[in-house]
Amino acid sequence: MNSRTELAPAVQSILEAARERSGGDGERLSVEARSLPDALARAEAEGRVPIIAEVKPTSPTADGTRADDPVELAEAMVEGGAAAISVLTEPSHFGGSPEALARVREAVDVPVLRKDFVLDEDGMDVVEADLLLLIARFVGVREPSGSRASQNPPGSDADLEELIAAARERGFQPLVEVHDREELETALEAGAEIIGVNNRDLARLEVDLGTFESVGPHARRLCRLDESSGGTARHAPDDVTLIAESGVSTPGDVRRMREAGADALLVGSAIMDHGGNSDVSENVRRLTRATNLGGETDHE
Ligand SMILES: O=C(O)c1ccccc1NCC(=O)[C@H](O)[C@H](O)COP(=O)(O)O
Repeated sequence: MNSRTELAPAVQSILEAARERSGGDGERLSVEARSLPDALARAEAEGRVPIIAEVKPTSPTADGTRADDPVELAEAMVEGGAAAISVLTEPSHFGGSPEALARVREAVDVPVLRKDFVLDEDGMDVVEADLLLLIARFVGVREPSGSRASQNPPGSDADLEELIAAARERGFQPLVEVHDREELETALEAGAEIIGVNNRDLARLEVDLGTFESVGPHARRLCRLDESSGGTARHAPDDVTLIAESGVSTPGDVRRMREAGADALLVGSAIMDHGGNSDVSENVRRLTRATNLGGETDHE
């Protein structure tokens, strides 16, 4: 076991549940996605920090459960200035459902991310969404020879490049989540254009904003390197949309992630306020205004 293979018991349980869940009804989905980069640019143009606000009823690290109607939560988040919405659809550890996401997407006009643990192509054909999460740690990679890499996670039949292609064929924008520089390089090689760097480690579930500070700027460097080598040294896009995920709770955290190069921030717990039931609209607004606050402290 090392920090890359060690998984917290809650994460192992989430993965087992994901393997047991069936995919869709066999019909391949075809989605007309709302563009995330466009939504982020709109927020920027209107002077808001681009926040992807997460409808997250509960989680293994949450203080409790928030049973509010997901549509009311999502509408309030958009009213507070959220550029996009993320909906947890995992049922047994996060209290989510594909039905909740379908209702949310019907009700709001911003892009909606399906946040779940999709391990294969079948798992994609469950519900329409604008973005689909793929977690690099949980899917395999292929050797240059075409054979499956020996370090692939047990039980993963699919490989990241194939899953990215399969998601795009359905019309989804794949958001590839990474936890370190090695996974980032794998994601770029596999053709990811939207990358989420998760500050929550999967071994202890602790959050450290230093993760994004280490991985985010490395992504920009690799893209520049590729451009200056005429695209021959490695396959990286000209640029990527970089999202800082997890552990962001104060305007100071927002500023810190933006200074490290985050195009957007994915925030769940601080907005949902599981223990306190505060106004999610106001919680989003406070974060979208973070860079306009001048000398304001984190204790407002
Ligand atoms: O949030 C958890 O407790 C958790 C535990 C185990 C695996 C994943 C988990 N969270 C998934 C996420 O990525 C977050 O919901 C998302 O990034 C928002 O994080 P936060 O703002 O810290 O709620």
